[in-house]
Amino acid sequence: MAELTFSGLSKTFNGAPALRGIDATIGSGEFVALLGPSGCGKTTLLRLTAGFEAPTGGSLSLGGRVLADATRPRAFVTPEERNIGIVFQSYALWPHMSVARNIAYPLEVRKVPRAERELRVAAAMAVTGLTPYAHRAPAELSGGQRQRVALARCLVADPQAVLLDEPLANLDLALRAAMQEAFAAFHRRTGATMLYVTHDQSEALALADRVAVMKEGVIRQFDAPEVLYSRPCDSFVAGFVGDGAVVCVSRAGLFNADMIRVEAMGQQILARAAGPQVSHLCIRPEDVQITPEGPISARVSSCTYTGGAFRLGLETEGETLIARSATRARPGETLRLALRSPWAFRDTQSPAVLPLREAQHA
Ligand SMILES: Nc1ncnc2c1ncn2[C@@H]1O[C@H](COP(=O)(O)OP(=O)(O)OP(=O)(O)O)[C@@H](O)[C@H]1O
Repeated sequence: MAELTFSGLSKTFNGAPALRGIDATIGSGEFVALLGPSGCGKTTLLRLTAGFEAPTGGSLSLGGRVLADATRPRAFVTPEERNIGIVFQSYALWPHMSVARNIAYPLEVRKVPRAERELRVAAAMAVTGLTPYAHRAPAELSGGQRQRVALARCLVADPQAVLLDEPLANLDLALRAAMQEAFAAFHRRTGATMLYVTHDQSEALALADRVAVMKEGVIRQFDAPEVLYSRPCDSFVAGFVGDGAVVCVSRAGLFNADMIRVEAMGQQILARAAGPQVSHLCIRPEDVQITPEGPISARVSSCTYTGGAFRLGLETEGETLIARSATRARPGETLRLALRSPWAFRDTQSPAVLPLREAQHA
């Protein structure tokens, strides 16, 4: 397995930029998800890595070997020479071949001797739980089993990195959950460097060591799932990843080493922050406490049962907050709220707000 590096990687289609200078390193054996809205450039980054496209700017390398460099077109390494495995959404299996034969196919093409081929196919089937289905045709398998054949076929070639392009998009919800576990187990057992494209955030957060959140051809934040959730760097990431609300801050000042005091929604609120230069708050459901002593008044606009708790939509001071409640609330009912350490950040598009002077001496 090997480290995958993007340096200033750009791609333009007919003058329209799809990727704008991607700089990122995916560690050897790391599982990284590319997450973002439709058209943000996820598939383009995967296709450049696979070698189906050439970059218009920058370079990419795998295990220290340059695979493409826009300034040196002759350095371009073709897809067959890259030693990268790819798993597509549409499994791309040979319908007339058995499971075992489909998995063996990349080794047949490479003229690997039969005895070694059989050993490697048996190992790949064992890792993906396909041993009992070795002699079936793809048409006799479920969607999840077919996707595991595609995974085993990619694994058998012993690639340095594995690219997965929305591999679960065609499966129903229950099967997706089971396959997520299969992918996680596959990753634990093989230690493969994996780049996984999805626009399903729960899938990205559940599976990946780190998630690159993309928008308009740029990586906006590249962090562990729990960091993306609890410390988003801008309004886009705060709104795109996880549930909750993003609200404007009018003033801010230091409180102590870890906390700042901000003015938002007509209240002074203690918030977590990287520093006093902030412009917005990200308020997650667990930051909202429903308590009779709370300083904020809110009207219930919606109440949905989500299994184990109710998800409440709450209108306050022109903002919509999301809260979780153990008990049902009636739409139209008024509740009192307190906010517990929401995250404050400075949005890339916004100037930092004015200082809250008295807070600095609190
Ligand atoms: N071959 C192409 N020719 C012209 N434009 C392209 C081509 N491939 C991609 N694009 C454009 O590049 C941008 C990024 O597309 P890309 O497919 O990488 O997005 P994506 O994030 O994978 O989206 P989705 O989630 O919908 O698959 C889009 O504006 C798209 O229209």
